[in-house]
Amino acid sequence: MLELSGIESGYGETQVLHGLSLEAQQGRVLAILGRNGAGKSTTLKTIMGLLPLKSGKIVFEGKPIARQPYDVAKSGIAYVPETRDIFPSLTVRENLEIAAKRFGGAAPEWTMERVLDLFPRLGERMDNGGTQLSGGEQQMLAIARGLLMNPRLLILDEPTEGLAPIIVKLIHDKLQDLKAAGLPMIIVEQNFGFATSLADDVVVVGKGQAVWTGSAEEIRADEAAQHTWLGV
Ligand SMILES: Nc1ncnc2c1ncn2[C@@H]1O[C@H](COP(=O)(O)OP(=O)(O)OP(=O)(O)O)[C@@H](O)[C@H]1O
Repeated sequence: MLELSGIESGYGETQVLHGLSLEAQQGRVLAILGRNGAGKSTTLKTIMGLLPLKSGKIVFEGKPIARQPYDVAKSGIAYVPETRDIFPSLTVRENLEIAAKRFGGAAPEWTMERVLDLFPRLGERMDNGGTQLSGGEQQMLAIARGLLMNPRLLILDEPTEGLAPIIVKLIHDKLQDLKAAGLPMIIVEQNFGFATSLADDVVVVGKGQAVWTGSAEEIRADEAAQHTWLGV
């Protein structure tokens, strides 16, 4: 459903992606793995129109992807960045309402009620400000906000970063629920176990290119690939 072919991108004069290709398929979860600085976050930012596409093609559901972040979101891709980017001066309720209002549509699949069913903890924090939340609650809010955009593809950058093991497990279970509900996802993760237990497919990025492609099962069984590409 999302296909990147030969993409080149980076920051100003610094080129980070050198002809990267990958494909995320309908109804499946793709994990993008790789060492620090390999270009994983840069790939996501390029998909989302936050970095210019210098060369190559990105096709979403058969059409070239929009190049402005708002238009990419409108086209059906929700992005939960590493920084989570919730509005710190707004309450949980306000953070959620903004997404619902902007992207909800007439008969949204995801309503406030449905996201609070998924994350009851947020229901207990509705009137708290963004800064009063724990890291785990902020991550839940960032995912909930993404869902209220009613995406056909959900993209997450390092959802477990900085979280305690018990919260990592909770986020894992919630993403598993979303997968079971058929929502396609792309997940960038440093946590190999987390990523490969959720994902169907895996792409390893090294120096701005796809260096390994296969199933999650294959990479879990391939210690040589783990060692070469991930330093596991
Ligand atoms: N804002 C920026 N300006 C210039 N260079 C950057 C910027 N952000 C990242 N880079 C560089 O781009 C390269 C790829 O970074 P990227 O964030 O995509 O890596 P990553 O694979 O996501 O790894 P990490 O897990 O460390 O985030 C790195 O060499 C990094 O130093």
